[in-house]
Amino acid sequence: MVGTPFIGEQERTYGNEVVAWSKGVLGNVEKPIVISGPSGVGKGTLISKLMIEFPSMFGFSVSHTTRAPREKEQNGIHYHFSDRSVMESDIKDGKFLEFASVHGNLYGTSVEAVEVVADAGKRCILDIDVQGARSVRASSLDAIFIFISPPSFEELEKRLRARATETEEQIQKRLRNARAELEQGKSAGLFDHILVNDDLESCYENLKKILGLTEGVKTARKTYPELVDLPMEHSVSKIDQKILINCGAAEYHKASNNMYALDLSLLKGGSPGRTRGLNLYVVNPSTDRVNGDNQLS
Ligand SMILES: Nc1nc2c(ncn2[C@@H]2O[C@H](COP(=O)(O)OP(=O)(O)O)[C@@H](O)[C@H]2O)c(=O)[nH]1
Ligand SMILES: Nc1ncnc2c1ncn2[C@@H]1O[C@H](COP(=O)(O)OP(=O)(O)O)[C@@H](O)[C@H]1O
Repeated sequence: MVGTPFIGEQERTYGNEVVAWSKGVLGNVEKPIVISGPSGVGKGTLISKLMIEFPSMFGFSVSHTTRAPREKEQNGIHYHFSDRSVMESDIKDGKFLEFASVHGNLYGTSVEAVEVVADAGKRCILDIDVQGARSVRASSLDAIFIFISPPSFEELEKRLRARATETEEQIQKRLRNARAELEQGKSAGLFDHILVNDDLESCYENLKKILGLTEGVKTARKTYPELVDLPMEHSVSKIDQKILINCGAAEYHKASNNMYALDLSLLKGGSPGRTRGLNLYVVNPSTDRVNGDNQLS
């Protein structure tokens, strides 16, 4: 199906057709979150609860798919609904981070879908199947992998039917695939966390705990200044890939907005034909680290 030199090499090495493949993306925001689980388990419901409660913190990676839109789905918001030929050609051109064939349709995460979220300074959430999770796990994208499991197979079937978005034939296909997905969800080393979505509210609370979303986190976000008015007196230093501009060394422990960081690391990477921006943010000396070890104080 896909024929780049890289894919050809992988097919020769493994002696198999390549059906899922992943390309790495660089970024410095908090780790993306990969959410997988069988159809009807409640992935979309949990993700939308997160996005509603923390609108400025999370961004959804809008996948491409060849499946037809459901009644309430909007192009560009829930999915980029695509022609198979266009999607296959974009995959060949290296525009996808990963892709997989799921329930008879092609689904994929474009490099751009993840970058758009990272460039907005938000933490990316990917709702992808287990094959996609495996591809991302094998890529350079360092993510947290969460598998959502139903309390029972019967309950999964009940939810899928109650959602009433698929034909009987499609429901049967999703249920057949669910058995395999539930098995694969247990694969050693693939998922960091398995959450059982029995009671929705308890499951959501557990999801927030995994993501470190305790009370008060909503307000503890970095601020992104649009314009920085530098005073005559300021000093500039460089640590790793960050340029630090200190506008008042003597007082910077008291005021939180007189030290800025220009992060150069995002200048590399990015999808073909797209340049990523320079990240500028206000440093909070009591909480921010400029590299893995050094506290800024
Ligand atoms: N690999 C991969 N899977 C995806 C992607 N987007 C969605 N999926 C998965 O495709 C499956 C079917 O999704 P969908 O048609 O929306 O149906 P639903 O799971 O019943 O809501 C789900 O397991 C999704 O997690 C993607 O970009 N890549
Ligand atoms: N914990 C839960 N208990 C009962 N129903 C749920 C629960 N979580 C989700 N649902 C319902 O199950 C159906 C499938 O959920 P959805 O989020 O669309 O699943 P997925 O995105 O995994 O396919 C929806 O109608 C949703 O309202």
